[in-house]
Parts: sequence; C-alpha cells; structure tokens
Amino acid sequence: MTPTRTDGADWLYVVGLVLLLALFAAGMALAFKAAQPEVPVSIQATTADDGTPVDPGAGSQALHVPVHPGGEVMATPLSFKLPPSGESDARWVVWVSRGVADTIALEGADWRSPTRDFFHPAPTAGVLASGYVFPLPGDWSGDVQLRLEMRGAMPGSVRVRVLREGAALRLEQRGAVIAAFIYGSLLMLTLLMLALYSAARDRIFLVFCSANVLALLALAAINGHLYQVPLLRAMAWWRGQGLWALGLLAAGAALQLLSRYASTQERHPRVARWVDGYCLLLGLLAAVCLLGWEGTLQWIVTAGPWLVLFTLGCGVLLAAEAARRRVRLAGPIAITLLLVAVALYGGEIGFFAPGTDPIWLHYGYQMVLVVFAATLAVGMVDRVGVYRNQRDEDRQARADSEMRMRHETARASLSDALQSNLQTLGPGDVEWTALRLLLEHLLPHVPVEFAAAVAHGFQGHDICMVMPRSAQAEVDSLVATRRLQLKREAVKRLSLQQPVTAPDRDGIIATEALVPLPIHAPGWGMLMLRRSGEQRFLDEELALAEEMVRLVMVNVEQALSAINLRRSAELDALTGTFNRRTIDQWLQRCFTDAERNDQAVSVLFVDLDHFKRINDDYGHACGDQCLRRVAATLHQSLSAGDLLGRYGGEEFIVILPGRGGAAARVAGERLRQAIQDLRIECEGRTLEVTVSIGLATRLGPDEKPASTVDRADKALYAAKREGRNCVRVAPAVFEGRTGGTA
Ligand SMILES: Nc1nc2c(ncn2[C@@H]2O[C@H](COP(=O)(O)OP(=O)(O)OP(=O)(O)O)[C@@H](O)[C@H]2O)c(=O)[nH]1
Repeated sequence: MTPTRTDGADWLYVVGLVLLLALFAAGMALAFKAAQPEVPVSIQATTADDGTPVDPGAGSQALHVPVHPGGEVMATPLSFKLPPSGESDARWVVWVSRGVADTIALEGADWRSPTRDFFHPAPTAGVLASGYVFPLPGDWSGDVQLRLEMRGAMPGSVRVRVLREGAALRLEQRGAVIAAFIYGSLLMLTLLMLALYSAARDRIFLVFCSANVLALLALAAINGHLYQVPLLRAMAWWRGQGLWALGLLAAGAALQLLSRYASTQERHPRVARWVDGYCLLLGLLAAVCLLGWEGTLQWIVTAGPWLVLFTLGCGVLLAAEAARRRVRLAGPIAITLLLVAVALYGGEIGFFAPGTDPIWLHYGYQMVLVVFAATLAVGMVDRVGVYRNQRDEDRQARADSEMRMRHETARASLSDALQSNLQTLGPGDVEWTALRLLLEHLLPHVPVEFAAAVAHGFQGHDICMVMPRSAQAEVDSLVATRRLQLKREAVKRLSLQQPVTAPDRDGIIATEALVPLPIHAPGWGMLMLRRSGEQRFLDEELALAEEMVRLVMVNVEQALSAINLRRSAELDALTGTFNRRTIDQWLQRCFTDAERNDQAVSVLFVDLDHFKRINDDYGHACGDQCLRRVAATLHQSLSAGDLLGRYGGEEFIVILPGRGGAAARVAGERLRQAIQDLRIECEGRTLEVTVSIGLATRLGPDEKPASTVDRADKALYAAKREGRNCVRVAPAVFEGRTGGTA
C-alpha cells in the first residue's frame, strides 16, 4: 500500500515532531547541565608499548586510547598529576569509557586495579554503566604513573579521565539517564508499532517492531548493558562477534523497513529486489558471525564499519527518494539518518572537538537514532490515517453498492408488481393502482414523513394518492394552496428538493423533494416526498424515485394500450359494443355461471326495423349514426351486469344474466321503448327508429347457448312478422321458423 498525503493534517505532524524534538533537546540539556564533571586532572599521554602513537586527543583532559583486536594485552602509559591531598576528601578515580575490551585494568608501581571484562560486568559495575571506574588509593597525590592494560575485542577507542569520585558518579548517572531514555524510547516505539499492527494488520509495523527490537539489543550490547540482563547475558559467549551479528541484523531490518516505508516495491521494483538481496546478505553475515569461527572477527571488524556506513547511505538515499515523492516525513527521516552516520563516525574522523563530552560521544549517535526511529514512527502513524481513509472509502463504496442493489431490487419488484397487477385492470383502475404501487415500493427505500402522488388529467383522471393515509388532509390543503407552483414545477420535468419553512416557526421544519410525473399536457403530475428536519434527500434516493416514476408511466402506457388493443379486438368498431366473437364468449361464460349458480339467463335479439330504408333514404352515414345512437341507447337502458353486442348488420344481442321470464320481458320492453323514444339528429333531420326484439330464456341445464340464441332469433322473426316494434318471447320449442310466439 502506498502512503499518500492526507490533506489538512500536515501542520499537526510538524507540530508533533517539533514538540518531540523540543522535549528531547530539553531533556538532554538538563542531563548535561546537571552533571558537569569537575575539572579533571591533566593526563600526559605517552607512547603505547607496541609503538602505536597515542592520540593526545582530549586536550589533556581525556585520552583516546585505540583498542586493537588480536588477543595481546596492549598497555598504554598514563601520567597525571594529582593535587595534594587535603583539598578535598573525595577520592580520585580513573574513569575509562566502556569500550569493547576483553579485559581492562590499571597498573601502578606497587598497585593494580581489579581487572574488568566488558562481556562479564562485575556486580558492582552499576546499572546502565557507561564507563569503567577505577578508584585510586586515597593517599595518592602528586605525579602518578599508571599503565592502562587492555586486551581488545574490537577496534575502537576508549576515553580516559581522572576525576573526583563524585564527578565520576554524576558522569555515570548521566550516562544511565541517557541510556534509559534510549532503551525506553525504543521499547515504547516497539509497543506502539505492535498496537498499530494489531489495529491495521499491515506487516510494515511488524518489520518496524523487529527493527526496533534488534536495534535495542544491538545498542544494549554495544553499551555493554545486555550482558547484565539475565538470560540475555548468554550473548557474551559470542563476545565481539555476537555484537556485530546484532548490529548487522538491526541495520538490515532498518533498511528493509525504510524500503517498505518508501514504497520502493511499488515505485522501483528492481531497487526493492536489490535491497531485499542486500538485507539477506547482512542476515547471512550475521549468521556467520554467530557461528563463531576463528578469523571471522578479524574479517568483520574490518568490513563491518563499511557495511554499516553503506547501509546508512542506502537508507538515506531511499528516504531522500521518498521525500522527492513527497512521502510524509521522508525528508526529516533522511536528515536524521544522515545525522546518525555523522554522529557514529564523526568521532573517528575527528569531526567533533577533542574535548567533547565522552558521554555525548558514546551515546550521541544512539540518541539521534532514537530521533530517527521516532520520526519514522510518526510517519508510520500517518499510515493509519491512510488506512482509515481507505477503510472509510471501502465502507462507503460497500454501502453505496448495497444501496444500489436494494434500489435495483425495489425497481425490479415494482416492475413485476406493475406488470402483474395492471394487466388485469380496466382503464381508470390502471392509473390509480400504478400510483399506489409506486408509493408502496418507493417508501421502504426512501424514508419520509409522507408521500403524495398528485396527478391531474392522468389519462383523463384526477388522482391524489397519499401515504400514510393520515396525511391526506394535509396534502389536500397543500395541493390546494400550491397548485400553481406544483404545476409550474411539473411542467419543467426536473426533480428538485427544497427546505420547507413555516411562518409560525423558526428555521427549516422539513425537506421536500418534488419529482414530476411525465403526464401529457394539459395534464400534470407530481410526486411529492417530505421528510421532517433538514436531512436532505440523497441523489440516489431521488434517482430511485425518478426511475420508479418512469417505470410507472411506461407501464401505465403499456397497460392502457394493451387494454385498447384488447378492446379493439373485443368491440365492434362502429358501435363500441362487443363484437360477435366476444359476445359469443360471454354467452358461453354466462351459461356456465347460470349452470353453476342455478340461475336464469336470457338472450334478446334486437333488430332495427326497416333499416334498409334509412340507408336508402338518408345515406349510409346516417345509417351508421343510427346504429351508434341505438347501441348507446340500448347500453344506457341496460342494468349493471347486462351485456350488449352487435351480432351483425343492424342486429344487436343482449344477454341478461340472472334474469328470465317476466323480468327479461320487462327488460326487453324497456329497450324497445327506449329506442322508440329515441330521436336521432342527422344532417339537419330528425329520424325515428323502432326495433323488434326476440327473447329466449335458457330452459335448463341441457340447453346449450346456441339453442337459446336460435330460439331468440326465431322469436325475433316472429316479432318482425307480427308487425315489428314489439317484443316476442320464444316458447320452449319452435315449430319451424314460423313457430308460435307468446
Ligand atoms: N349504414 C349501415 N347499414 C348497414 C350496416 N350493416 C348492414 N346494413 C344495412 O342494413 C340493411 C338491412 O336490411 P334488411 O336485412 O333488408 O333489413 P331491414 O331493412 O332492416 O328490414 P327488416 O329487418 O325486415 O325490418 C341493409 O341495407 C344493409 O346494407 C352498417 O354497418 N351500416
């Protein structure tokens, strides 16, 4: 994962880092100020026994004694002058900085100090000691000649001071404070990284932990403190090689960490592979050191410093490259790493003044290393912000996709509901049902206080559908007062949402969304959604509402055109009554129902009298007009549930379900009378027409519709024959076409 800059919090990190550094600087200043050693006695450097020139170094206050590995004891003469006794009661001590030596001791003419071993510190060495303290006999004064005998484990240098016992103690205390600060800081950072790992599960935090632990062990070993810790003191077995092994492992882990921090894998895969290989090499070298072979030490003490320097250089380059890409805090990390190198090797190349405090020289680079680790840790903490952002984005994306899925399901379910419900409905019911389904399917996904689908002239209907029903009165008054505004918005065909205020209350009381219903002008319609408070409708919610509205409109159109199609197939084009095919179907259905319910059913044949004459006298257009008006009049004269169809030409058929006998005859008479009363205006003239009606009632379960129709037809024939403009009822059995009538 590539850490990216999170805007807006830069200053926070800078302030945090400055505070950290200020705290660090203040602590150091206090530590150094509190323990200014007393003015030490001058040391006259002489030449070492093996002829190696001794660095007079410390300007007569400290002595730089090189330590060479090789197994032989190296003796360095020291001479200094103690003031006459009595000036102070405190004893004089020789303080030698804690260089890595197998043995170290002081020897005078008739005096020898106890021998100290770096890897096996004496119980009296003190906690977190930073030097070997050799108390001198109390009665010594004047010129003192001593030999510092050391058997080196590693190359390097020790610094020698002669000072009062109290001053040496303070020097030790200061060293202990600084060492505790270094170990404490590294430990704390390790715990912090463990916590971050358990929170973010990014392995980079584990790498930081390992690098920190290895650095902690390596520094504790370099300072000699590791060999005071139970169990860990077993490391003394490896002596100098163990120390190098820890150092190389820590350097490798730190480089690996920097490589990951700088996202080298993503940016420069080849460099990342090279770093991995180099870190592996450092690990192998560490393993070789731990094998404890003779000669390894000689090799590693020569190559080791260069390897560490090279590793530091690589780290600086990686951090600098990351800084170029503006990875957070990569710049300060590169600088602190550079400072580590300067502090580590500065003493060797004479970078620091000879009189520099030995404690600072010893612990300086370690403190800078802690600052480096802390800076890196702050940079790492920033990664948590990146994770959080990413997690939030993931969560948001998941929520969005879940919402999209829910909306898609709602849309599909509305589509299914519309398709299955609207198909069976007649005109009038379609629009109403569609709007009800719209609200029922929308509201579970768009929480509102109330919703209203207001439609005017929607396929000829005015509808105001409100959910919940309890809000009907409120919506009615709202629509009444805002009719014009709603209509204006509906015409724009654009959804909008707006805050709702009330004259008697402060602030916004609700939020209202208006989604126009695309109804053909002059009709208009609006879906009105209102939720209390200031919570706005989400774009997704409005999109769902728009999509559902569109779906409803499309389905209503389809349902209505399907109805029209169905009707045109069912109805007679001229009169709008059922055509013959449909009326035959109805006839069959009515007979089945009559059979099931044991009810009567009657069939009436209605035929216009002398219609040919109308055609001939007034023309076919008037004839058609007559047929239309007669059909309409018959329709009006029928009761609910009665069926009217055009059987052909000027002949209509009427089915009266549930009626027979006298009731049917009355109905037939009513029809006849209605037509007789009818006046038809056609081309400025008024026409009068009459009809003859033949009536037959189903005789029983055995009679088929065709038989009843046949009997009705014969009854009609009888009516015609008997003078027209009358109703004739068919008897049970006709004797031919000229059979009797009732
Ligand atoms: N204008 C018009 N005339 C039609 C239509 N269908 C049939 N007709 C006419 O209706 C007339 C039926 O004539 P007829 O069968 O002789 O019956 P009628 O003249 O009504 O005499 P009666 O039934 O015996 O009283 C014919 O002239 C047809 O052309 C139609 O759809 N429109």
